Amino acid sequence: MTEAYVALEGGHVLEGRGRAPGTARGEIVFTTAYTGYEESLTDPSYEEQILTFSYPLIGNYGVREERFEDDRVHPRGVVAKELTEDVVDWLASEGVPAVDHLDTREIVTDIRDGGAMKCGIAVGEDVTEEDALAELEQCKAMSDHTDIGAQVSVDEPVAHGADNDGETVALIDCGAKGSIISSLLERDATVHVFPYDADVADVEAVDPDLLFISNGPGDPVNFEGAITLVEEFVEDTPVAGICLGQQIVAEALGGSTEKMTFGHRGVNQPVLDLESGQVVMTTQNHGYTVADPGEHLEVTQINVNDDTPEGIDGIEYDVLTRQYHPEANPGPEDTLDFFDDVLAMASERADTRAVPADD
Ligand SMILES: NC(=O)CC[C@H](N)C(=O)O
Repeated sequence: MTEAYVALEGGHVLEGRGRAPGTARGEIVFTTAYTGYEESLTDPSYEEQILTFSYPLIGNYGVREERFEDDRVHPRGVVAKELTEDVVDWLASEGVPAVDHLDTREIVTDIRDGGAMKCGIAVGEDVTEEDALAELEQCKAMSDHTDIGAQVSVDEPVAHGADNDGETVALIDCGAKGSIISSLLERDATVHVFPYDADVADVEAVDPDLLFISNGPGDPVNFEGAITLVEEFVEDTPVAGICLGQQIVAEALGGSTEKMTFGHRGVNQPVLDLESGQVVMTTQNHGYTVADPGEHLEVTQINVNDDTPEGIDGIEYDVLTRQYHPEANPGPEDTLDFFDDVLAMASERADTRAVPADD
C-alpha cells in the first residue's frame, strides 16, 4: 500500500491511505461543503492551502470540466475520509497529492481548537513520517506569501463580451473564479480582466463604469496594486468586491483586516441583512475578515454565527462588497442579485456622467 502522512503544526502526524502521490506543504483548512468539490478544488482562493473535506465521501458524482472555476487545481494537497477513483485520477493527473482513510473529524477538531495551521504531506511508495515533517518545516504562513497574486492572476489584460451592450467592468483578477466573470457577462456587461498589479492608467484607458475587485488567495494586505486602484478610482467610479475584494476595499478606504482563527468554508453559512432582517444561506471560503470598516464604509450584513462583516456599503462613495460568494458555484444561488445591484450602481453613475453640465 502507498504510504501517506499528514504532519500538522506542533508535530502531530496522521497516517492515511496514499491516493495521489507527491509531497506538499500549505496551510491546512477545512470545508464543510458536501457537494461542489470540482468547484472548490479549482477555486484560486485555495492556492498554497491544503484542503480537508469534512464531508466523508468526495467524488460521488464524477469530475466534469464544465464545473471548473479555473483551468487547474489550486489546493496544494487534498485530505478526505474517502475519495472516489474519479477524483483521485484527476488529482494525480494534476500532480496534487491526495490522502484518504484518515479521521478527518480529528483534523477538523485540531483546526477548530488550534486555528488554521501549517501542514506537510507526503504520499508515495517509500515516503516516511519524516518526509511529511520536512515539508511542514518549510511551510510558510499564508501572510508570508507576499506575491501570491502573481501565481493566480492573468499576465495580460483580457476582454470578454466586447459585443455586449451593458456596463463596462474593469475586473481586477486577484485569482478570480470563472463564475464571477460569467455572472457579469450574463448580465450583458463587457468585462476587461486586468492583472492583480495593473497600473491605474491601463485601467483608466477602458473608462470603466465599475471597478470590480475579485476573490483571491492569501492576505489582502499583500495586494498593494489593487488597494491603490480602489483609492484612485473610488471618487469617480463605483467599486464592487467579492471576498478578498471586500477585504481590499476596506484596506483601501481606511479600514483594517485580520486573520480569523479558522475562517469560514462551506455552502451553508447564514448571513443576516441588517436592514431587511432577512437571512440567506451563502457559500464561503475565507480565512481573513474585515476587522474595522473605517469611517467611509458601513457594515450592512453580518454572519449569524460570529457577527463578522459579510456585506459592506460605501457611506459617501458608491461601494458594494460581499465577504461571501454571491456567484455560488458551489452552493446556493440566493445571492446572485448582488450582480444586478452592482451593475445598477454602475449604470446610474454612467447615466449621471453622461448628462452634460447645464452651464
Ligand atoms: N475567497 C477569497 O477571496 C478568500 C480571501 C482571502 N484570501 C481569505 O482567505 O480571507
